[in-house]
Amino acid sequence: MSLYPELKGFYHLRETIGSGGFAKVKLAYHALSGEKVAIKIMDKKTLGAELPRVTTEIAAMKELCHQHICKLFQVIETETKFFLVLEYCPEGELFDYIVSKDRLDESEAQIFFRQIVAAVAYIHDCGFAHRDLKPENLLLDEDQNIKLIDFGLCAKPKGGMESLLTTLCGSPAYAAPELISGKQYLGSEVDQWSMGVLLYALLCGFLPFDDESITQLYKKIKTGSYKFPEWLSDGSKELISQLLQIDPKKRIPIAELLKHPWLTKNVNVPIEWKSKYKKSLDDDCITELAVHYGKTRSQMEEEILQWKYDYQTATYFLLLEKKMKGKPVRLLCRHPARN
Ligand SMILES: O=C(Nc1ccc2c(c1)CCNCC2)c1ccc(-c2cn[nH]c2)cc1OCc1ccccc1
Repeated sequence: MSLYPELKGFYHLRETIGSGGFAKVKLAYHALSGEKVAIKIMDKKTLGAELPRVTTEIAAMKELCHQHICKLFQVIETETKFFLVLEYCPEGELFDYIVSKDRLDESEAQIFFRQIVAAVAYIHDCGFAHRDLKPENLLLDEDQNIKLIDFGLCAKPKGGMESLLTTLCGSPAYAAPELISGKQYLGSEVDQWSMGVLLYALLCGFLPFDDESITQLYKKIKTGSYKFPEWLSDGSKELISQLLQIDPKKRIPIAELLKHPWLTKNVNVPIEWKSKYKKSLDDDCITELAVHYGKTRSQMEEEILQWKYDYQTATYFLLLEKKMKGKPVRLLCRHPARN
């Protein structure tokens, strides 16, 4: 008897690949395309007060479609559970990768950080602030590309990215001074600070601000007291210090960051931060879906454009994934679905 009857026939469940506080992540195969996915399973009772984080995360992920953001394919909600069908990221957390290598050399850190800046520039352009940027929330796909996750704390300020927030959230070691002082802050500016902490962690293998006592930690953050290890280059120290500015207005804005010399050296092109996903629907995917479901192309387009994040949405996105990976845009069975 299947433990999750809601998935039966649609996904073939495999091993649990991670279980955190409120969620269990299982590897699965999407039956129609054969593609691997990760399914994040959350029990509403266990979530309790955290339940709003899930609705925030789902709403945000439905609006975000980017090569460096973990894609949401389908949402299944029952009276007791949420199932989020997500992009498969088999190289795990960036955090574990840094730990496994002690610290990254400049060229590798630059590659990762360019992708992180692209993802953050995109979510800010969409009007979101992540507010919990840290290596645990950066996964790696099979090609070691960065995939940003966990939009449970993200904010989409009503009055746009220029309006102030007050909620204290995120992980202390990555939190900006104005955030831990309980002052009003701009989401984009706290993300800039967190990126500074992230870049430091990539290049050093440890955190700029760390202390067993939370009050000592807060003091170090508020006074911006951190040291550079001797192996850091002048370029990387200069960039980190431009992000770890106590005064949020002095932090380097994202637009400057995209063409910062340390991020463009040896690459000589500014960071392409815009989404590589086209706005319009992909014809090959629509055709394959229409054949499978025995519908006309225009009927299929109309259904997909409702973005219901049901099994059809997931099948569309996974066909698109196949196409982007140079695989044939084919479903495993082509006969029209028996209703
Ligand atoms: O596909 C995901 N994870 C994942 C898949 C396969 C493998 C690994 C990891 C590493 C462990 N060895 C087995 C290979 C995967 C995808 C999305 C999300 C996700 C998206 N929003 N929220 C969560 C979480 C995911 O995982 C969490 C995780 C599990 C074990 C360790 C590291 C990370």
